[in-house]
Parts: sequence; structure tokens; C-alpha cells
Amino acid sequence: MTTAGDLMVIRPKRFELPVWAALLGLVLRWSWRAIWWCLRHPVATCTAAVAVTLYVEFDWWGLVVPLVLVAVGSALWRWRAELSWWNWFAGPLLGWFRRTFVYRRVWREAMTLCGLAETYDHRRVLPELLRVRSDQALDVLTVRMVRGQTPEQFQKASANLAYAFGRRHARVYSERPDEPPVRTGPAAWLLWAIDRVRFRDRPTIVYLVLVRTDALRTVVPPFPAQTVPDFTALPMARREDLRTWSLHLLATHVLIGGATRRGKGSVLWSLVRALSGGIASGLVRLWVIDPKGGMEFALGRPMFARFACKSFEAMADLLDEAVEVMRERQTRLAGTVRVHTPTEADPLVVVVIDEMAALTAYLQDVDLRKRIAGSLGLLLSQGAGVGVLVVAALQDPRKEVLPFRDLFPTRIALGLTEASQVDMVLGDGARNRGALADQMPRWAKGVGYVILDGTPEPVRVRFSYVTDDDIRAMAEQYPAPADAADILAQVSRETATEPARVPLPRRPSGPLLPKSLLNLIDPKKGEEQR
Ligand SMILES: Nc1ncnc2c1ncn2[C@@H]1O[C@H](COP(=O)(O)OP(=O)(O)OP(=O)(O)O)[C@@H](O)[C@H]1O
Repeated sequence: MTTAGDLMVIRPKRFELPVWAALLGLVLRWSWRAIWWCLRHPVATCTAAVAVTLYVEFDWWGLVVPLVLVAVGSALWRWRAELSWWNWFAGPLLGWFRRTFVYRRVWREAMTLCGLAETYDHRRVLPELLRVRSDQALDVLTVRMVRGQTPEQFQKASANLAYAFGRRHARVYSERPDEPPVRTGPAAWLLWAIDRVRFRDRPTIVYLVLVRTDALRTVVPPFPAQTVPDFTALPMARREDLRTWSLHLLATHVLIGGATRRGKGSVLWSLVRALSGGIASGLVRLWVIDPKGGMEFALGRPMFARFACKSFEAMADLLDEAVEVMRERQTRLAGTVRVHTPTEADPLVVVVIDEMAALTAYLQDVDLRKRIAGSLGLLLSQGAGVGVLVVAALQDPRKEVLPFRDLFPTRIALGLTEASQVDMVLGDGARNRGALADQMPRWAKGVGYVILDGTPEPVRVRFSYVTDDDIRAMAEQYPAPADAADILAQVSRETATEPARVPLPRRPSGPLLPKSLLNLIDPKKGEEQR
């Protein structure tokens, strides 16, 4: 039975806050927020304070005159030193503007729809947008990941992120995409110390790079030929951030994968141009194999020490000779150096092969194919250290077509036809890290992905376009020396026998037994002594 006590509801006495105290609390809270905002945005706060003071003191003129002065100063600065103008003035300003009015506006929506928002304790937790830095072409967003997330999750969603922010290309870097600058001068030690903090390892941060203006849409003109090529930095292509991508060609072989008509020729010719000064001086010898009957390379014939384009027999001979050069160098350099340094007497030999599959897969003559495969295998596995390098282009990167794919340390992927081919050319996981070489638009001839030294994330570049007229002019200006083909004669002259074993100095070794015991064992000795 229900009693009166059961129906009684007991409520604790509520504390009634006076209205004035609630208002005071709100005012304090908002004031603290405003102060905190000002502390976090000192530049904006100071600018606003100065603007208000000038307006109060001089009316509208107080605002117009400084604005005009800043605009004129900025134009002059840009005219005299555009790079520093972007670094110190326009970049941060544009970055702040885009952070406030572009990215923050859609941040929650973009993160949620790209699958990067997490739920914890019944609350949505989003990656935090810390900073945006812009330059002529890119926006670099510094993002703090949600606890438990990894850069791979962002890399997988990079295409979604690009389209979420209204762009076509985005790339995600787990470390700062730019490199620490080289500091010189009296204040170098201080700047170096600052750089150490700026470039410290921050595992909770990812860098999302969005391509605002695609610098690769326009054709890249050929780079000026260097009189003495720097083999550690041969200028070949333009990067998305408008910097030059240079190839490191010491002790490495280069593989270029790209579907037909995607511009493999422009990669090879960009390389020839970068080496042209060395070709003329005899520092580099180009040995070129063009299985397409000379369609691609015949124009530049005067620059090549060796050229084979018609007979597969001649191509196999050329590769055999390259192996001979390699063997001779191995014997001569063994025990003296680890990596060969090119000199005019002992030049860098670069074997350039256009359409490699014609030699390794499509060749009908099985014996010849095996011979070529044997020489190529030797060159690729042993030639890099002694300065006999292979630079090869091919359309189909499958293992059946190119069994030595993994022996190329440097890889370049131009437009490809299938997603799986991207990892075949650039290595496992490259497509997931943003190398969408299978999604190249039709205009993107000579555009490709490369892996930079030291960073796992691929970089998108456009190779310079060397026209037929440029090639003719180059061949006239930088022909190979008359005796360039003579390297084998040099080899047979110098071929050394196996290096002799240098006798190591021996320590005089004394008997392990005491003399008295030795005498006992050797009775003759004992008798002599007696
Ligand atoms: N870097 C570049 N910039 C602009 N256009 C280019 C570039 N490279 C190539 N092209 C254009 O693309 C066309 C095809 O280039 P190319 O012949 O080099 O391709 P490929 O991949 O070598 O073709 P194939 O597979 O037939 O050998 C060229 O005629 C040229 O017009």
C-alpha cells in the first residue's frame, strides 16, 4: 500500500546565486578569454592598438597614410627580394588570413567527413589546426593529431583532404617538409640554436601541404647547362614549391617508370642536359641504348661515347663492354676507395637505356636475352660504386618485365596506368603516402613523383622539356671528346691481375711452454745446451 511518505519528494535546498554575482562571473570569464586571446596573438593585438591610437590622434589620415606607406614598402621589398618578402611578410600574413577565413571555417566538417575525427568519452575529438604558412604555391598546415592517431591515417586520407579544402593535390609529411637553412655570419650560432628548436622532432604533429596554385601546370624550360656538373645535385625538374629538384647521381642507378607518351624522354634529356658540361670535358661518358631504332636519341649522337640503336647484338656487346669497364675498375680500385670519384682520366660511365623491356622481356632471341640479363644484373648489383651507372626507362614495371627492379636505388614514377604500378616503381606504400601517379591528368606530361633523400614521402615534380632544337644546339655545343669511345682500349691497357695479398706484419711469437719443458720435449736441443 502506498503511504503518504512514499509520495513525498525531498529536494536538497538549492543555492541561489545573486544576479550581480552571475554577471560579475561572466564579465570576468570573458575578460580573461579576451586577455588570453591578446597574449596568444601579440601581432594582431599590437596592430589593432596602434590603429586605434592613430585613428584617435589623426582621424582617418592616421590610418590611410601608414597603409599607403606599408603598401609601397611591401611592393619595393617584393621587387628587390621576393624570396625574403614571401618568407617574412606575405607568407605569414596570407597564412594567417587563410587559416582564419578558409581552413578554420570548414575544419570540423572536413575532419569529420574525411574520417579523422575520433570519439572519446562520448565527445568528438578533432585534430587541432595549429598554424598555416603560405608561399607562392602552397599552404602548409601544421596539425596536432588526436592522441592515438598516426601520420599514415592522414596520408591515406590525403586525396579526401585535398578535395575537402577545394584543392586537387595534398600531401602529408610526418616531419617538417622544409629543410633547416644553412646559417653563416656572426649570428649563425644563435640562428642555429633557434633552428634546432624549430626543427626538433615532434611526433604528435603532421604537416598537411595543400597545393594552392599548381606550379607544375606550365611547361618547365631547360635548366642552364653547368660547365662542371655537380653530381650530387643535377638540376632536372621543378617542385610544387617552385624550388628545383636535383638528382644525386653518385653511386646510384636510376629507374624511370611511365606509361607511353608521359614524358620519359624529357627525364632522360633533362639528365643529358645536366651532364652536358661534363660530357664535353670528358668527365662523363654516355653509353646510350635506344631500342626504338634511334627515334628518341639519334638527334644527340655527337654527345654519346657509345650508341646502339639498331642491332640487339650491338646492344648486348655494349653492355658486356660496360661490365668489362666495371671489372677493370673493381680490380684497380679494390682496397683503395669505396666509391669512385669521376675524373677526366677515369670518367663516370652512364649507360642510358630507353625502353628497357625491349631488352629484358620482348626480345625474341632467348640466348641474347639471357646474355643481356646477365650483364644488366652484374652492372646493377656491382657497378654503382665504381662509377658505371645505369639509367633506364620503361613502361611496364612488373617483375616479369624487369626482374631487377629492386636493384635501382633511385626511382621516378611518371604517369602510370594502374594503381598497383606506383608501388612497383617507387617502392611499397608509396601510393598510400601520396604518390598518385595513376591519377595524372592528360596535360601532365613530364610530371612525376620522386622520393627525396631522407624523407619517405614522395614529392611531385615536373621535368624540364628539352625540345629538338635544344638537343641540336646542345649536341653542337657539348660534343663528346674525339677519343670518348676509347675507354675500352684504356681498359685493356690497364687491366690488372687480381690484387696481390699484402703480407701483414707478424708479431714475433715466443714459445708457449717454458724453456725447461721445451728441452725435455726436444732432447737434441737439450744435448746441444749441455
Ligand atoms: N616535360 C615535358 N613538358 C611538357 N611536355 C612534355 C614533356 N615531356 C614530354 N612532353 C610532351 O609529351 C610528348 C611525349 O613525350 P615523350 O616522347 O618524351 O614520352 P615517352 O614517355 O618517352 O613516350 P614513349 O613511351 O613513346 O617513348 C612529347 O611529344 C611532348 O610534346
